[in-house]
Amino acid sequence: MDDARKTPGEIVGDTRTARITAEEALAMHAEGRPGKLEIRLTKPLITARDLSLAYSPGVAEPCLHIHRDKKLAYDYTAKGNFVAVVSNGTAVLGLGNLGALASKPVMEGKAALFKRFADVDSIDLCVDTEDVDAFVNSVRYLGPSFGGINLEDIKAPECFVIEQRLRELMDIPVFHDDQHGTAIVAAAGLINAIHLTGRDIKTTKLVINGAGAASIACAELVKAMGMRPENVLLCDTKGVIWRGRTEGMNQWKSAHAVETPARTLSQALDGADVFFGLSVKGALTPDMVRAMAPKPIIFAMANPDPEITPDEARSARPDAIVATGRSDYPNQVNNVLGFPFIFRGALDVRASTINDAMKIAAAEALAMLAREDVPEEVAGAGAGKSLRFGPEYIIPNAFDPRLISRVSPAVAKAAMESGVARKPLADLHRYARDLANRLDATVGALEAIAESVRNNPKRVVFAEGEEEKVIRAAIAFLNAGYGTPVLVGREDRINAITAALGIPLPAGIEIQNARVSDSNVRYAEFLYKRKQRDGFLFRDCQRLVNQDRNVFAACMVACGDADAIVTGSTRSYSVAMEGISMAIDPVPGRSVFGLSIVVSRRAGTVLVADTAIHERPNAETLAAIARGSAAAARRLGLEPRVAFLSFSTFGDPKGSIPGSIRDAVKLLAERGADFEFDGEMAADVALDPALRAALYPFCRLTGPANVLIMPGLHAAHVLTKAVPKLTSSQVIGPLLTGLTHSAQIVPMQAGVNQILDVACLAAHAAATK
Ligand SMILES: NC(=O)C1=CN([C@@H]2O[C@H](COP(=O)(O)OP(=O)(O)OC[C@H]3O[C@@H](n4cnc5c(N)ncnc54)[C@H](OP(=O)(O)O)[C@@H]3O)[C@@H](O)[C@H]2O)C=CC1
Ligand SMILES: CC(=O)C(=O)O
Ligand SMILES: [Mg+2]
Repeated sequence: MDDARKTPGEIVGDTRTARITAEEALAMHAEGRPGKLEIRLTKPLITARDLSLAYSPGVAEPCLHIHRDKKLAYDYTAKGNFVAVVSNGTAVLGLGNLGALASKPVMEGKAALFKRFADVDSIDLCVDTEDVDAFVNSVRYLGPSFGGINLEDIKAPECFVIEQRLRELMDIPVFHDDQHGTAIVAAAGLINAIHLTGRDIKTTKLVINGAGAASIACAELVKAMGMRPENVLLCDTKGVIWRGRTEGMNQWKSAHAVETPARTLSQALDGADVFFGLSVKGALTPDMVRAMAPKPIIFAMANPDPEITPDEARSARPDAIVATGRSDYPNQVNNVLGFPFIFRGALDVRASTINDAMKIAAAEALAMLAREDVPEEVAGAGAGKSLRFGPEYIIPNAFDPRLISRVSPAVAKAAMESGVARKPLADLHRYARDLANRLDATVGALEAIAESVRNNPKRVVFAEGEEEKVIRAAIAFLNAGYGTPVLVGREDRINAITAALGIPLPAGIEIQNARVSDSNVRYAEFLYKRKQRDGFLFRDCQRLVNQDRNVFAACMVACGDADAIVTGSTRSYSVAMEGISMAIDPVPGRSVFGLSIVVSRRAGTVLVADTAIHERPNAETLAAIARGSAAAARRLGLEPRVAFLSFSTFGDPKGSIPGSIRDAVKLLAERGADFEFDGEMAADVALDPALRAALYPFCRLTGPANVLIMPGLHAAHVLTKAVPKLTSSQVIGPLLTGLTHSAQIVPMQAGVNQILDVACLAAHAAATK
């Protein structure tokens, strides 16, 4: 208990690794609106009509309907997405019995994690009693408000009785997170640690320090997964729980008592394979670790400070796999990886309970996710050093955006298969996609495109095939079912990179070494035919094909050996463009331009052009860009409403640039266009129909503009570079538009996901040209 009581300014937790001070933690909680939660409205309450609908008299209607049919509560209220986080504060983290009020920061935190990671709304209910009956009674009648109950930080053995009784009394899932959430996440880590150390669960020997809520649940789950009861030893404050012991026992401990001569934790750990710490700070000593079997597995999960620090454990045993409950060490085995996603899945199928099948499904989904390549945004969220499956990465990071779309569908599926889903889902793949979109709007915008690419896969050449990011994007491209990635590069280099990454190069990826390719002569001849009157000798063309990967890749596409090219992550835009232009031309009569896709939760998907080529487009070019953008919008499934943007709106204020924009609008009107367009107008006017209706009722756009034609490259760059920094919106592109073949240049330093998204869009463009 010593360091919860630190004064501001002192470091919280272990001084060698903690990145925050007590002062910072307190300031964060006190700053602005105190605490971490607020409630937001989901319906407008602005006008008298809104009030009549939401409150009296309108609210009477849903009340009467629910009175007739209880199920309708899920349709007319927040119940189906609402979880209560309930505690009496008797086992707050590993800090002990701090009471209900002092548990509130943790409970608000759990509610915040529900929202952040799984979009589950929740509220903390801190119940000020240690009496089991009083506690059960104060919770059991709250069922109508909630879709589920998450019990938290209630000490053993009372927690077992409370959970059991509430499960019997309530018709919604009741889940004690410290028991089952912890057991699920620890089991996931254990599956992977056992795999990495070449063990068999049937012969693995586990010692659990602690015999409370988390420990008993862990013991039960690992036994359900195949660990032998005689190989699981529990210890508590009185030492080993051996068969025949009477002191400090209860029925839950007795159920796990074992015939053993060991009486102390130290004796129990002699030769043990695995240690689970669910007790208190510092309970495990380096000497105890030294006595464990080779390649010991040590999960020191007490919070906020583990039973042993990873540094101490590893200096005692460099061959150990070490995990803790904290986010500032590698391998965070913490129930944050479980409860948000488990409830998400349970709520979405309206499960009546969370059963063992759902728990095991969650553990397996977590374990398998850790074995996949790790997205870069996870590293960006401060996940730690080693993000490749191995001793320092046995469990996904809490910021891994794939958790929701992997764990929740696994839970939902298990609920359906085990017969506890009251509202089964028809399409689990769609559900997984919707979940990914729920937290990231870009996913939804790209998903329709991705689906169409999966139905019509393409060969995409990745010109910078010796770059680690590009190789990872190509592997992801193949795994996503988008088609065949072709890496331009030397096989030995590419293999060395994948070996270092620890990801074998999948069979479906092709490698083309430009220097020794059988197609070189054909490509050089093709190039020579195009360039012989532009001062190029045959040997110049040969050299270009052999040495310039962009030229080689562009020739592949132009000669029909591939459908699209992606490049640009290592060279400047103009260099990449030059290479592509050697082999690929603009569509006759069309303008080549850059199209960026802004994906925003608030405004949906908005296309912006030209964001790459024309510094000061004239009226003719602007009109061509508008036509090309409208066509691109249709290919992306949007019905175009094109706004020509300027600093002025319909002549006010006056200036020279709006003149060319007005001419472009006139050109389109004269020549005819099969899409809505208008301008010039300011960006707020373009995006806000209410503003237009009030001030410019004659404007021809029938809704918010979804294609913005920029007056010049200056403004376009300012917009597309500022938006992702100032808002939560994302910008994809610029995508090259108007070429005879699909070719895309990613921004320099683009990350794996960005390269993958652009490759998918390049494949889509190849299919829809
Ligand atoms: N990483 C994670 O996700 C999670 C971690 N935890 C951590 O696990 C710990 C226990 O939580 P929880 O199970 O909810 O609490 P409980 O109060 O239910 O259980 C605590 C257990 O720890 C035992 N214990 C206390 N001190 C020692 C000691 N020095 N040596 C051996 N055993 C000891 C107690 O023994 P006795 O029975 O003799 O009193 C009791 O069995 C906490 O540190 C908590 O932070 C919990 C949930 C999730
Ligand atoms: C993580 C958690 O729930 C605990 O330590 O109690
Ligand atoms: Mg807890």
